[in-house]
Amino acid sequence: MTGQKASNELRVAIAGLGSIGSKIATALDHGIEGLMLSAVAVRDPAKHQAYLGGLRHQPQILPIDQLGEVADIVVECAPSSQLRAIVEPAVKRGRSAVVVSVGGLLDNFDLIDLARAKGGRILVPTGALIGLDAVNAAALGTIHSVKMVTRKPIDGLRGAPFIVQNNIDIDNLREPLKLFEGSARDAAKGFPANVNVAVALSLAGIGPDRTQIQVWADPTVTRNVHRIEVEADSARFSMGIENIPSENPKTGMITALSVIALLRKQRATLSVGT
Ligand SMILES: NC(=O)C1=CN([C@@H]2O[C@H](COP(=O)(O)OP(=O)(O)OC[C@H]3O[C@@H](n4cnc5c(N)ncnc54)[C@H](OP(=O)(O)O)[C@@H]3O)[C@@H](O)[C@H]2O)C=CC1
Ligand SMILES: O=C([O-])CC(=O)C(=O)O
Repeated sequence: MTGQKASNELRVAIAGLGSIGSKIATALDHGIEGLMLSAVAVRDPAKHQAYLGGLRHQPQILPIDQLGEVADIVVECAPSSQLRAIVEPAVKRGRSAVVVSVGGLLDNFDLIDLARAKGGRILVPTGALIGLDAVNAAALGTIHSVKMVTRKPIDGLRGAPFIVQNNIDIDNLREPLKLFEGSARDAAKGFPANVNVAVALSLAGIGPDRTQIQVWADPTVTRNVHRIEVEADSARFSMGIENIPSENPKTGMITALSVIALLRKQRATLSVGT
């Protein structure tokens, strides 16, 4: 069955059907108030044929740069290298783009000016993190410092450019090893698929250069663990989250749920939290 748009439904398109995108597509297909799945973009349609065939309403399959033609909201769920190709055409048409590869925004910050000029929007979900509502609020006053410590199992870090370039052997670790300490901006370069959360935190608060992060490879943990300390003139707060990895060990299961929660808020009659 082809999805028919009801008169005032928001059309949502998804770029990438991996661990995050497929869960969002399934949630939309099962029904989110006031929203419908209009299209998806995949690298290899044949790989996703069985999954797509199982959906109740068939979305269009389009190239990533055409999603904004058939959607009010384009959800980016692909590697960060594809961010510009997905977001630029969407915001140029005045659409909203939900970005999960948040680290990729740092090298494409002009997209925010483009969205502003064209009436588009860029929405960053809380994703695998917690408490960006409090960070947003504190940033309206003065935040003195934001410090984050991320610990990941070895599987969640393998292949990160920082590890490869520095020739670090993480496969034979017996105890936690601090791999990196520095700004969220530098962490995003070294660990593009691992610290999107630090970049989201930085954009909510004091920016990617002042937000400090440590990244640890930790053979003693089975979850992606993030601890954050914020010191502001309005409040001091500590936050922590221990994410169960999804089928992609780099990605916590809660990430897709966070995007689904954001989408639900677009048309929900009752919306809780900022
Ligand atoms: N903001 C946050 O809190 C978090 C963000 N992330 C980020 O979210 C992004 C997605 O993560 P995740 O779903 O786990 O990643 P996956 O690797 O599971 O999925 C990525 C998907 O993108 C698809 N893809 C790759 N290239 C293209 C292309 N050119 N056109 C269309 N689709 C393409 C892949 O296709 P194929 O299936 O054919 O390989 C795959 O389906 C990553 O950048 C990740 O770092 C992750 C966790 C938390
Ligand atoms: O920030 C990321 O890219 C992913 C992450 O740490 C998590 O899912 O816990």
